Amino acid sequence: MKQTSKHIIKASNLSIGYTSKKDTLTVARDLSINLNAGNLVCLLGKNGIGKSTLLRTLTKVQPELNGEIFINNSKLETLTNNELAKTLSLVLTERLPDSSLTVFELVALGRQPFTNWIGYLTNEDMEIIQSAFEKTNTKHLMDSKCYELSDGQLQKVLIARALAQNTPIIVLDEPTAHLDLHHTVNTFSLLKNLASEFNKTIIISTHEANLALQLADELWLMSPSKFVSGKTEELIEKNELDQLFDSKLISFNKSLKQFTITNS
Ligand SMILES: Nc1ncnc2c1ncn2[C@@H]1O[C@H](COP(=O)(O)OP(=O)(O)OP(=O)(O)O)[C@@H](O)[C@H]1O
Repeated sequence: MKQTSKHIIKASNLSIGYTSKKDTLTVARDLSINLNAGNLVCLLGKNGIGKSTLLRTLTKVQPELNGEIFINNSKLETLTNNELAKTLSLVLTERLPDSSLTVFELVALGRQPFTNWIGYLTNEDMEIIQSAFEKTNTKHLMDSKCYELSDGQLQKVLIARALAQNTPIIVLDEPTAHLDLHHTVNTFSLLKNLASEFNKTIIISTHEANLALQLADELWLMSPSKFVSGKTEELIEKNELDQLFDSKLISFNKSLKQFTITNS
């Protein structure tokens, strides 16, 4: 099923959650998404609110409970695995199983949707892989074994693999979860640059709310009562950030455009 829309990701009346034989857990309902290409989106919300569930649903890792999702005007459920792998790449934070793959081999796996059945890499594949190493500044790690990498290095290498996959959409679930401040800012800047310079559509779930406020083009805010999305400035103007954490300890400071600790 095809739609004609300018939005690279579109969802309406979307409900997400989990079904078991016994019952259904609805994590969030009636979500509406209209995302333009080339934007860096940060998905914010407190622990357990449903960020991973939403990203897993948008990437077809799990089915939606209700509603429709369109990626590049095609209904998500009609896309084959190969079509999907050419459209979006997913970067998860879990450590790889103790893998003796080299970093080069891991990044080259990003070309899998495009290679033939023996996985032969063409000159074009090699150029795309080289460019992925250059953009992420990870060339020096090429010959290392994946198990030798620090969390920060692994995160960059996983972004390189997503770039080797060369998809218009990259989805990252908490990409900076284990990183220090320097590497967190570095990763956000890299993703921002990929969106603005290479027109990638990048969606990140994160707890780095203050960084997201500074760098994201668009925010998706999940709270128990609602889901809102929009340009960062517009959401600030509409006071949408006030309800995000429902906490007496932190509040949103509109003039600073940052969350601050509440004075007791
Ligand atoms: N496989 C699963 N089966 C059933 N319920 C699940 C499953 N995975 C997550 N949940 C539940 O869904 C809800 C949303 O979880 P989710 O992991 O999406 O939250 P999150 O916003 O990503 O949290 P965090 O910021 O802590 O990573 C939680 O109540 C969680 O317990």
